[in-house]
Amino acid sequence: MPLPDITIQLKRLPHGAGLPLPAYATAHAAGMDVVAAEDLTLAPGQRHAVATGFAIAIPEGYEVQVRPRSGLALKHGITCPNSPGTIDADYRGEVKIILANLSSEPFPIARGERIAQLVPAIVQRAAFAEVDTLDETVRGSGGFGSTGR
Ligand SMILES: O=c1ccn([C@H]2C[C@H](O)[C@@H](COP(=O)(O)OP(=O)(O)OP(=O)(O)O)O2)c(=O)[nH]1
Ligand SMILES: [Mg+2]
Repeated sequence: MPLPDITIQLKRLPHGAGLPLPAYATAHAAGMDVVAAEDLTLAPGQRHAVATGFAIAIPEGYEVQVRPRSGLALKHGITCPNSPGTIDADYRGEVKIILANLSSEPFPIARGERIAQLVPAIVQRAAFAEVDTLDETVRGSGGFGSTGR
């Protein structure tokens, strides 16, 4: 059974007037598609923090992850270089979508176009307990391909 929806307060900013709110495109979509609040063209290799026109207050104990859209990534090389982006529960600034153009063609983005998706997630916080020795394991310090390709 799915967990019940959490409620995320959303404040529309002046330049977000008239834009659709982030929304699920299908019945069981994991991500809410979010649209650009500005027109721009991303040159090859360029990065830009794209305005969304809103700020949010996420309930304590949750975050919102910003993930790329696979169609934009596959067809146009448009991705989020910080993926998954992290929106903290205590952030009150404008949500921005960091996009990078990995292709060799300029990519125009129109205000209102869906550019990424937002996925709310439960946050597990932790504290470190500093110790002198760690327990031994079969893996030990092997990593970074130690088990082969
Ligand atoms: O794709 C993103 C990633 C982050 N943020 C905002 C919300 C987040 O809460 C804040 C800080 O993000 P992060 O912790 O990833 O960046 P930082 O470089 O560590 O900045 P800070 O020192 O402000 O935490 O920036 C966005 O709007 N979009
Ligand atoms: Mg940070």
